Amino acid sequence: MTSQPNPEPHKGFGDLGERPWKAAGLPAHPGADPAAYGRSWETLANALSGFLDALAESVPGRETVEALAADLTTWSDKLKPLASPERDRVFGRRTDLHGRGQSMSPKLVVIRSDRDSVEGTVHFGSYFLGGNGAVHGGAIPLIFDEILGRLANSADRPPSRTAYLHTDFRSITPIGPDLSIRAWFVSEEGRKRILRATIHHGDTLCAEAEGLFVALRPGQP
Ligand SMILES: CCCCC/C=C\C/C=C\C/C=C\C/C=C\CCCC(=O)SCCNC(=O)CCNC(=O)[C@H](O)C(C)(C)COP(=O)(O)OP(=O)(O)OC[C@H]1O[C@@H](n2cnc3c(N)ncnc32)[C@H](O)[C@@H]1OP(=O)(O)O
Repeated sequence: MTSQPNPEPHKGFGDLGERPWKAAGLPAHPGADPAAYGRSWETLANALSGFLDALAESVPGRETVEALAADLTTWSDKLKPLASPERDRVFGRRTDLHGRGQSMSPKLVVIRSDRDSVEGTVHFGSYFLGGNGAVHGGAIPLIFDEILGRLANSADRPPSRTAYLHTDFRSITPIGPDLSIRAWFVSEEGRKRILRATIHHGDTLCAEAEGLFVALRPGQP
């Protein structure tokens, strides 16, 4: 599942508003076509997530462990000279892709969105295992911060940061199946935006969250 390409780019969600990088277009290698580069980057992010799941599930022999460590070090050494300032980076900054081109949190596949709400699916691979088939209790707030943060900063809203994120774990969140995820605005007053979100497995409520997002003042990091 994690290796499937993005079925269609989504619109109107996760746009963090005017940013220096946004004004200049979506981040891409200089000279590259941003759309084609985004597709390639998504393939890479899916491959990386698939690798982490496969690694988490497998028990390779010692030789394989050592060969893998050597291969990964070779790639790190190739990438290090290409390090770029945060504003130019691609990882996590392609809000036109469902997973933002990152592997830190599971990919959020957006099915429907408007100015005040968003619905989609999320699937936690084995990389996010806590124990006994249940997702790690830290990975659940991670996806809540992802969906709430992107919605809180969507449309024409100025950027905000999470001030609190309260999560209730109502039943185990299973590793493997597609889960439904939903987020919506509760209120928006001055700089304060309160949003809620839920994760369901079928009809079962797995977890729910409330977040306060506070709009940043000019110059606030
Ligand atoms: C997000 C911008 C970053 C830009 C990134 C650019 C590109 C990236 C591209 C793509 C990324 C795509 C998606 C990202 C996905 C998710 C994003 C998630 C966002 C985060 O994950 S971000 C990290 C975690 N986050 C922090 O690192 C915040 C640390 N913190 C602070 O930076 C300050 O703390 C701040 C700014 C929050 C407030 O500080 P402040 O000084 O500006 O304002 P102040 O304290 O006066 O609060 C104003 C009113 O909020 C009330 N209030 C405040 N805190 C409260 C609390 N905890 N409980 C109850 N009420 C609270 C006060 O009581 C007052 O209320 P009232 O006005 O009624 O009195």
